[in-house]
Amino acid sequence: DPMVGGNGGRGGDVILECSPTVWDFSGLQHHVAANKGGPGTSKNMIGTRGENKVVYVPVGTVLHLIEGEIPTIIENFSSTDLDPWEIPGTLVDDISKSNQGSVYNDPNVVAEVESVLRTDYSLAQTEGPMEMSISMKQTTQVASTDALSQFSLSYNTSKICTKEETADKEEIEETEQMKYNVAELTEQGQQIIVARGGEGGLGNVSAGKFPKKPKSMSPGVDKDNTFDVEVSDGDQSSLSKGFPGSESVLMLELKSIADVSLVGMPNAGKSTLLGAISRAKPTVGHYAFTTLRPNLGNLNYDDLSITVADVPGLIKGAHENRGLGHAFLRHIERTKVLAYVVDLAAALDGRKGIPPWEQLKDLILELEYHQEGLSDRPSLIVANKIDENGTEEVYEELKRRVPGVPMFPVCAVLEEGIPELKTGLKGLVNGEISTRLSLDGILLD
Ligand SMILES: Nc1nc2c(ncn2[C@@H]2O[C@H](COP(=O)(O)OP(=O)(O)OP(=O)(O)O)[C@@H](O)[C@H]2O)c(=O)[nH]1
Ligand SMILES: [Mg+2]
Repeated sequence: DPMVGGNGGRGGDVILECSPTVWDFSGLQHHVAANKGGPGTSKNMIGTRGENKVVYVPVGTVLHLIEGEIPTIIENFSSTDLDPWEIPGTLVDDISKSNQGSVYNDPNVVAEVESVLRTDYSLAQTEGPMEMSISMKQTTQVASTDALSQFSLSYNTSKICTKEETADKEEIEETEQMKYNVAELTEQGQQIIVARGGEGGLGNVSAGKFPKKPKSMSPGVDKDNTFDVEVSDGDQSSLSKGFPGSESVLMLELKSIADVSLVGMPNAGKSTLLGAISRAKPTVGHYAFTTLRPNLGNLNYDDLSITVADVPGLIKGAHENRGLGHAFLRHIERTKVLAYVVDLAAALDGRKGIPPWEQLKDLILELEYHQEGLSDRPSLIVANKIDENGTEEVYEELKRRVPGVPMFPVCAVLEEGIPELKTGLKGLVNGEISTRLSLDGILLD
């Protein structure tokens, strides 16, 4: 019976999903548009729903809305068991290969991301290609904005979504209707639909009836207008066509994960120190790479609370992803101040380590190789293991070689020197201390 026709399927949604394996969004603008619903058919069946498009964003992503609206929020919708910290070397770089649509700012991987995203567009019975254009601009929150990187991905962009959002930060700030903090993605697997797929077109069983207002239309648009929009589109047979998906323009921003990062070589005593200054109980080991994922601890003062992150140890070549390289370094990008933790005893008694001033040099170099200016933030030095024989002299030499940077001799295991260090950390975070540690500031042989 030609009079019994099914409705077209609803178009796929565009969804942001929180993933711990994505690190690099610092601020970016997205123009997202979901695809159109499928056309109504003359067959007695309902069209298949379009496939959703998932864009992975880092933990701590805050969403600001520049235009449009956010259709719905689903909490912890999917829970993939991704944990990059468990397996060194399987960070973001591997994600796209495992068919996750992550997007990040390394221009070398754009092509890869693009191909991954394309596989998501197998749309059945929805009309036309999925449309989506993303453009992003990094505006680093904590560091300088020199390293702005920008790229865009476009897929069969058609009439619904043809404009590319490349507005400056300034323009965004001027936008009056911008809604700040509409959502925050804090946990792995959390999802937010940022653009809803269009409703499917009506099948010809409904022909002659007035189309009901699709959900994706913004409130305030009445039936007549909806109809007019379709008609003025030059399309008289709109009754059986799919309806456009919603669009929104978003600004994503990354919250910093901690105020202070404990930066040091493996085995320097960072985890022990975090346990000494806070109630955190991180695992401590007498071997390198005990810490595989960041541990966070809170320091509470009368008038201030500080989050300190104990992160994996940094070794030479970390910027080339040696050790837990990239994971560690990306983490540092998101903290405001640095506490360099050195092991005073590392080079004593024929031990294999290097003296603390060289530890500092290597640490700074790795930070800078990874991202220029990364070490250029308020810093202090924690000289750990002062309890070991012979470290007094090393400490004196360290003070001589690195003048002008606040230095705190401590014994993390016995919790000695901790109150002084806590005062120093407070000063660092509230801005009383703003000294930086640079290579020029270290007297090397
Ligand atoms: N003598 C002495 N040993 C310490 C001190 N602090 C830490 N240690 C020891 O140093 C070793 C390493 O400590 P961790 O806290 O695990 O070091 P880490 O910097 O977190 O190491 P990674 O997680 O591998 O980067 C452990 O055997 C600790 O007991 C200290 O103040 N004095
Ligand atoms: Mg550790």
